[in-house]
Formats: sequence, structure tokens, C-alpha cells
Amino acid sequence: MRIDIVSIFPEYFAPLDVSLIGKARERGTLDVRLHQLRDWTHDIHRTVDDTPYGGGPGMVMKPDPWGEALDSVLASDEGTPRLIVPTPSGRPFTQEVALRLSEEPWLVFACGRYEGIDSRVMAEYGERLPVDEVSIGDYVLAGGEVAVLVMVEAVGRLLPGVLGNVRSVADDSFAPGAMANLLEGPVYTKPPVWRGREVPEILLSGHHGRIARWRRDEALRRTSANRPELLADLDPDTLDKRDREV
Ligand SMILES: COc1cccc(COC(=O)c2cn[nH]c2)c1
Repeated sequence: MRIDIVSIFPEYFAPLDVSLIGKARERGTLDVRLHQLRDWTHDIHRTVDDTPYGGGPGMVMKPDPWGEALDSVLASDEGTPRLIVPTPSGRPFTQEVALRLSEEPWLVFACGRYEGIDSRVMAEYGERLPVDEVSIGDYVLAGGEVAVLVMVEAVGRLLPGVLGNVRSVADDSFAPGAMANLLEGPVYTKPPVWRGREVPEILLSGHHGRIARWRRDEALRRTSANRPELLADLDPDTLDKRDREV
């Protein structure tokens, strides 16, 4: 997968050189290219923003530098990418969206700052390629860079060979299957007793069927406590099927 990121703070993406994503880049599984938006300005101050038409607080990112930057990035003959713009006013970014994006050969991320990017940029490129305005949550960041780090990690870890243990992707919270739409329950490792606290006996029993059922019950308990709205999506016979499955 090729990933292009356009930003006025490309240094935000140093974390993409480390850990799983860094190794995937070394192996060539991921080809991440960073671009400084200001390289496509032509004034002495390398201006990328201006006051909003219609008044209001803050500044808006000018369309010209974005147009020149995206034209340059898209000039590559490697097919047609999806253009992803992180914004508080976008569609929710979920594990399902991450799974879908992990199937794409090429993603281009546009990092907005200030009050956002002139809307004509998304309109212009929306006529040529899929443009996804995506929110990672209901809060406002100073810019899209951190949101892109979140999405690149969520998508990158789904790529073949990036995660050591393929199983853990299937076991993810929100992954499809028996644990779909459930939060993961508690996890434990050695020592069996730590500061007088024991690991739940069932996990040491070796009864895989009972362990699976215990994990599902704990997942239901935690989901009900932290995200009750997710349980609304579960129809009752799915729950029963879960019982039969196990
Ligand atoms: C493109 O326009 C803007 C405007 C304002 C901030 C940002 C940065 O993104 C976020 O704040 C965000 C993304 N998901 N949840 C919050 C982008």
C-alpha cells in the first residue's frame, strides 16, 4: 500500500518510522511519502491560509496550495487513490472503515489546520476520485495530523505481515464474527498471583469451551458497562447462536 500525506507539519509523522509501521515500511509492505504543503506556495511567507468568507473566527486553508500539492501527488501513474480528509464534521472512522481502507492500494491524506480547508478542494477532487471526510471522534484537534496517525496505524496493522500474530486481528474489538460489536474483556499473563491478586481460575483450567464462554460473558459485561448502545445492535438470537457456537 502506498500512503501520501500532505501537511504543514510533516515532522508530526516521525512516529511512522518506529514499531510495526516502521518495520512494514522497511519491508516495503507500506510506502509512506510525506509532503510539505508550503512547498506549493509562491509567496515569501509561504502562506497557506486566509480569512474566512462570510466572516467568523479563525482562518481557512487556501485552495491554491492544496490544488497544486494534490495535482503533484496525483500526477503519479499508480492508479487512482482515495483522498481522506480528517475533520470533526466527517463520517465516523470505525474498525469497519479501517478494514475497507486496508484493501485499498493507495491512500492520500490531507491534513487540515485552522478552521479547515476551502470546501472547493474536496469538490474539485471529488469529481476525479473518492473523497472521504472522516472523523476519529467528537472533539476538535488543532489539525488533521494526529487523526492521520490514528488512521494509518489502524489501517496499517491490518495489512498482511504487519502484525506478528494474525489471530489478534480476528480477535479485535469490533472485528466481525462471534465477538462483533463487543468490547474485549480483561486479559492476564504471568505471574499467576501478583500482589495477592489471582488470575481467574477458569483461564488456567484448559477448558477452551468454557474459557471462550467466560470471555464472551466478560465482553458482554464490559460492553454493557461502557458502551451499552453497542448491545442494541446485537439481536437476541445472535447471542443464543454465540452460546451454541461455543
Ligand atoms: C479539515 O478541517 C479540519 C478542521 C478542524 C480540525 C481538523 C482536524 O481534525 C479534527 O480535529 C478531527 C478529526 N476527527 N475528529 C476530530 C480538520
